[in-house]
Amino acid sequence: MNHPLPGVVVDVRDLLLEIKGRCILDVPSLTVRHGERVALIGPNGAGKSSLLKALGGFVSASQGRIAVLGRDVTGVGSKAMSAAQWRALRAEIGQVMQGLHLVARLSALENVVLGALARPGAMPLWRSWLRCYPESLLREARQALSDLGLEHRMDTRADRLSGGERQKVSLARLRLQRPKLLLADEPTSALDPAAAQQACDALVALAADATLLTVVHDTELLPRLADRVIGLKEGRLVFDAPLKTLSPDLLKNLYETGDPADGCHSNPRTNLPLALPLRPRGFPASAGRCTA
Ligand SMILES: Nc1ncnc2c1ncn2[C@@H]1O[C@H](COP(=O)(O)OP(=O)(O)OP(=O)(O)O)[C@@H](O)[C@H]1O
Repeated sequence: MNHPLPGVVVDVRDLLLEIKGRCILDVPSLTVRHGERVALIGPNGAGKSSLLKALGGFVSASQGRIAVLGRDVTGVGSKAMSAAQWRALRAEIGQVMQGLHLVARLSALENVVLGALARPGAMPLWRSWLRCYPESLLREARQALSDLGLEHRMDTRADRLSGGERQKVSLARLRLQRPKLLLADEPTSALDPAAAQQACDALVALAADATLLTVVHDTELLPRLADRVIGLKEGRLVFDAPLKTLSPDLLKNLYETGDPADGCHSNPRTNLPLALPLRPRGFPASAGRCTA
C-alpha cells in the first residue's frame, strides 16, 4: 500500500478468508489505529486466531485487502512484498501465538535475548550463531524474565519449561523486540489467575507505545487488556465497541449457541458454508454441519 492513512496500523477491507471451501472470515471493514488496545472475543471456532494469522501475514485472504503498518499483507507468498520486506514487517510485529515459536534447545534467557534480533542494529546475527550475546541485552532479558517471576528458570531449556513458563518467556521476548504492533493469541491461556493478571499488565506495558490486538477468552481480563472489544461469531464481526459499553447481554448473545438445527447456513455474500461454533458437548459431530 503506497499511501497508508496516518495513524492507521491495521486496515482491512472486504476480507474473505476461505479454507477448504468454508468461509472462515468475512470482515467488510476493520480499522485499528496506533495506540489502541483491542480485544477479540467470541466462541470457539469464531475465527479469532484466523484473523490474527491473516494480519500477521500467515494466511492468504481469498478476497479483499489487508494492510498492516502501511504494507499490503493480503497475499502471503504473492509478489506484493519481497522476502526482505516480509522480514522487515515481521520484525515490527510481535507475536504471541499458540505455538509460541521458542527455540527448544536454547535456555529461557537466550530465547528472550533473541527478540533483539528483530531490532535493527541491536544484535548482529553472528552473535546468535555463536551464542555470544551482548551483556546489555542479557541484562535486559534477565530483567524481563524477573518481572514475570521467572528468575529461577532463566537457564532452563525452553523445551523443559511448563506451558505457562513458555508463555511468559514469549512475553519477555517481546520486550527485547519492541514491536510496533502486538498480536497476542490467548496469551494467558496456560497461566494461573495471578500470573494471567501479571502477563496482561506486562503486555499492556509493552504496548505503551505500540498497538495491541489480543484474543481473549477470559472476559474478566478485558479491563486489564483492552479499551475496545470486537466480538466475532461464525467468522463475522458482531460488535465493535468501547469496553465501557460492553453489557452482559451483548456477551450472552455472543457466546450463546443457537439451535443446532438452525446452524446449517451459509454466508449470503459468498454462499459458502460458514465455520460454525463448536457443537454443545455430546452433540453428534456431523449434525448441523453444512455441505457446500
Ligand atoms: N488449517 C485449517 N484447516 C481447516 N479449517 C481451519 C483451519 N484453521 C482454522 N480452521 C477453521 O476455521 C474456523 C475458525 O478457527 P479459528 O482457530 O480462527 O477460531 P478461534 O475463534 O480462534 O477458535 P478458538 O477460540 O477455539 O481458538 C474453525 O471452524 C476452524 O475449524
